[in-house]
Amino acid sequence: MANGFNVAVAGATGAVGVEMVKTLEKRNFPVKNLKLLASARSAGKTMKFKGEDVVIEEMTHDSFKGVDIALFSAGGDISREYRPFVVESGAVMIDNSSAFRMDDDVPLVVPEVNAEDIKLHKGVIANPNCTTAIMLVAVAPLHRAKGLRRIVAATYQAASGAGAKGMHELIVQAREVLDGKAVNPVAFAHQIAFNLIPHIDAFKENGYTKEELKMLNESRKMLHLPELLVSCTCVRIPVLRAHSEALNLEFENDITPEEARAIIEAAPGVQLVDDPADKRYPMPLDATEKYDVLCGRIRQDISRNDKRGLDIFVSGDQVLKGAALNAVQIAELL
Ligand SMILES: NC(=O)C1=CN([C@@H]2O[C@H](COP(=O)(O)OP(=O)(O)OC[C@H]3O[C@@H](n4cnc5c(N)ncnc54)[C@H](OP(=O)(O)O)[C@@H]3O)[C@@H](O)[C@H]2O)C=CC1
Ligand SMILES: N[C@@H](CC(=O)OP(=O)(O)O)C(=O)O
Repeated sequence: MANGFNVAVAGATGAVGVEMVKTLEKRNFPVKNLKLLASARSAGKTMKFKGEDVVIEEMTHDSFKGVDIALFSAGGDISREYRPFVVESGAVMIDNSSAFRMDDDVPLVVPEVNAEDIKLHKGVIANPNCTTAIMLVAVAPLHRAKGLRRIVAATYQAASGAGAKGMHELIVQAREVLDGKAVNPVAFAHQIAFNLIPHIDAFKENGYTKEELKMLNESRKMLHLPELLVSCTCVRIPVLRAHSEALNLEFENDITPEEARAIIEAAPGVQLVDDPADKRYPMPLDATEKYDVLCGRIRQDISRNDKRGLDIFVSGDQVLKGAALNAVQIAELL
């Protein structure tokens, strides 16, 4: 579009929405007009975009008239309610929630992994689960070179995965614990400060959580690998922002750590940080506010008698690459 796009951000005041607005600005996305939408609680407040105050509006079914691209980040129920109104208005909906990710008519996209799927959209494109997005930015180039068969993962997920309220709870609770006060967990099932919680999203009958099953199902869909094997344990840790993951990978073909490092170095969206002798490896503090996922601790899996197994460690800012940045990158490719 010659003069740029009319863009709406639904959930503009949230952990992801705020970063969407910043990312549109930082990447100089061609915005003709920006509409910031949130609940009635935020209506009338302002947010800065390119130095200007933009007034936040209460989102209604009529909010999308004249909008070209709607970046949605206000929760799955809201995405479900608004989808028909967005699509009817002619806007493309790029949705961060889990509402439509596994629908056959909705491409699920990380641009570095499966940008070609964007063109299949029928009005809605889904952004994957943040943990899955970070993993696949590093794993997809290895898969393209060597054929991925199986992933065994343990995650270390930041409080920001539970939104603005999750980050707030960690900060407040850390102070309460240090001051010897009683804590009152709300965003998390238990005290998160000075603790970790191996429970993210609801448990299913097989003992896995929904978060863990997203790693399986969403990876299969984006890599177009219906037989891919994935087992995962997702853990919430008292880090403010940026998720990390320990990944054990099995391939169809031999792969050495040297080959893997060369592949990662050449891949888009991922930065090799792998010099243990110099104490350089991915860490969430280093990944925070970075667009690239950090990948390191690359080593041959010594539990096998062949060279088809690797262990790697990744850290990525899940509010950015797992959500806001990914959505803006998709918009750039429309
Ligand atoms: N946090 C993360 O890392 C990731 C989040 N996501 C997904 O993104 C979505 C948002 O997450 P997050 O930013 O963390 O959540 P937050 O709780 O931080 O923000 C929620 C946003 O939704 C808005 N909202 C709530 N109710 C309404 C309503 N009735 N009408 C309009 N807007 C409303 C809020 O507005 P107000 O301030 O006015 O209440 C706020 O802007 C979720 O679906 C989440 O699963 C996906 C990947 C990663
Ligand atoms: N579940 C992620 C964040 C998230 O919102 O995921 P999803 O979009 O799949 O519900 C976390 O808590 O770290």
